[in-house]
Amino acid sequence: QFHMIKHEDLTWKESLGQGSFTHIFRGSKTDQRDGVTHTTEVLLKVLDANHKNCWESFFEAASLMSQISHKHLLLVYGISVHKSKNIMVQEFVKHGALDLYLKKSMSVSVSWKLDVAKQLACALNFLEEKNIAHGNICAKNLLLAREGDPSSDNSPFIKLSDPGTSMALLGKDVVLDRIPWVAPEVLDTLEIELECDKWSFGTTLWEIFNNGEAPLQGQDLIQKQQFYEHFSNLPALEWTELADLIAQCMQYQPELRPSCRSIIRQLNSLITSDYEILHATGTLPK
Ligand SMILES: Nc1cnc(-c2cc(N)nc3[nH]ccc23)cn1
Repeated sequence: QFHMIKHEDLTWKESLGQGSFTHIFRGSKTDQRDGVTHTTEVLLKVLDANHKNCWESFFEAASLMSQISHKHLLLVYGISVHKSKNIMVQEFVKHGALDLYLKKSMSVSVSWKLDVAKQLACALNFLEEKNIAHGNICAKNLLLAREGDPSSDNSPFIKLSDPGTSMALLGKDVVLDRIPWVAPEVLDTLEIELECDKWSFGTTLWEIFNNGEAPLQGQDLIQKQQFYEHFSNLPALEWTELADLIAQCMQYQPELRPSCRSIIRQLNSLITSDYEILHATGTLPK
């Protein structure tokens, strides 16, 4: 269920950092199509050699992304296995992770943020319709393909990255460190269901409207675990309708969380709300 890419068709460029058990590099791949050589910019995600036992989960995450295609899901070109290296070859998304982008550019508008939130909700709705749970929704896994700028009024465009190594194979501490993105019920079951993505969507909304600031920033694993044990909630945003949507998504009882359709409907009403118009135009509608 994978396109296998020959190692000699890959060119390695600079390191771009690391994820859970992975290192990522900028690179390019060449392929021959009807006798013409095409060179494509790619992101190379390498599984740590000392986590080889995760390779099937590593590729399972990639295969999830390559079995379905959607404009807001990251494109995975294939995999390359060379000596002891397991490599996932992904499309290169120009502006990188949304959390870093939001921290850098404090000037994005409310409508920009709502647009990004709606794109993520559409990607989740698509996955929900296929009964596929992602399991790692967060601003770090939202990649910005187009910045969109207020002047020429063109809008941002995001792509949801692959979920990475599955929760079941991550150490307990890695899972605890994902509080408050990981849904509370996952800590017991390590099973990812559709409702888990709704919880993480709420946390990601909170990140987007807090300019990429990580919730529970700097809290240690004990404090993070207690956050769930005390059924705590994230500090509410001042925009109450948005804070309500986040609270609906981040309900401790999974069955009470809203469907994607409801999330999209509520985002649409926020987009046309007075608060948005006030922020966009500086005046309230008559
Ligand atoms: N599939 C992906 C994933 N990450 C990027 C990316 C882009 C960028 N400008 N800086 C980065 N720094 C780290 C990663 C990254 C690109 N494509």
